[in-house]
Amino acid sequence: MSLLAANSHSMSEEEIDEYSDGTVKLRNANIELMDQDILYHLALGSESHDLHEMFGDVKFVCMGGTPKRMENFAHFIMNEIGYKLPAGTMLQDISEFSYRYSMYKVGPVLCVSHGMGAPSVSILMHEMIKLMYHAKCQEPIFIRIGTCGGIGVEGGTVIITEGALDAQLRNSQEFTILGKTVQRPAKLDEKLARELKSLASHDDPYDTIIGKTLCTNDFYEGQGRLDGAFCDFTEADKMAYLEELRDHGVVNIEMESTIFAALTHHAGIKAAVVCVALLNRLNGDQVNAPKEVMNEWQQRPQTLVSRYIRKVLAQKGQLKNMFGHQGLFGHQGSIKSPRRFKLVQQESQAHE
Ligand SMILES: O=P(O)(O)O[C@@H]1C[C@H](O)[C@@H](CO)O1
Ligand SMILES: O=c1cc[nH]c(=O)[nH]1
Repeated sequence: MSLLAANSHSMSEEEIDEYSDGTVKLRNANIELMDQDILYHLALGSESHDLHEMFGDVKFVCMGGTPKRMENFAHFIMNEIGYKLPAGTMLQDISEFSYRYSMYKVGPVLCVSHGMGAPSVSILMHEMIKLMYHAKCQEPIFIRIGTCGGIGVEGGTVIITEGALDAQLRNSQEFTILGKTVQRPAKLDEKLARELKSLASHDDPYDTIIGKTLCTNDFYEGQGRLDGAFCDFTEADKMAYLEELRDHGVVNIEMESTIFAALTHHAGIKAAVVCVALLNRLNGDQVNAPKEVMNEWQQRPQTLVSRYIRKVLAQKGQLKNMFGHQGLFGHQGSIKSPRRFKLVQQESQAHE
């Protein structure tokens, strides 16, 4: 039993640091005592799959709202790091049969969709953090690649979050646990944010900035939009609110940064949020840029994150070692239990 599991209480941040050997520690002694841990929303399990063999080499966990964005990112990063799939194989959605999230693995990079808003991200984060633990991943870095509304910044601007604020401008995420309210700090890694910023190029035909991000639980009323199904405030109220946000240093609004920051920080995992603005909210509420333009904009955070991943892999001398490889499995890869394997075969046949 690990030091952590031997403790009946939840570990403090200091204790986690003290025992840290680079692997992800769980602040939950129950998991170690369970026969198996089913990561239900990922369609994976600690007994049905060899999670260490499948995911032990993961160094970067990149997340974004939609399955398509993360599939695109998987193909993009594969090319960027020169990763070659085994002959005759193609990228597979590892979590396809959860029908919840999509997950693609490209060597040391996991690309996962998280859906919209805190509840969806929270469920995924619990299971991703446990996945890192079961797989014994060494110092994984989590990066959210998202979209947002800019405040005083034009559509297409890339924004790196330096502080994630909830709708009451607190740098924390509120949880309700056993009916009680708990606040956890929504801390991102400042050094990582600065490093990402340093990778913006003067040749990029767009700005990359760092600033505070407001995280809301809604896209419409919650973000002060006038174009929802309901609106009980005036345009002047809205503009005054956005100006107040700007005075606080807020440069963008999205819906996941505080939960993402709070749960990664609670797990002792370094994390960053990089979003592209789809519009300047000071000019309007509707997201109306042409599809091709928005697709190109959404590539921009991916390009920045790819520069970072390439840089880290190059520093480790691993950029050219991606060929041949271990570590890419479809949903059926490395399944340990024959029963689960049969189930997956049946599911696959049913969907052919
Ligand atoms: O990563 P995505 O593009 O999902 O981030 C933002 C915040 C909400 O999830 C969504 C609202 O359109 O976009
Ligand atoms: O305005 C926006 C655009 C994208 N995502 C958001 O949450 N808000």
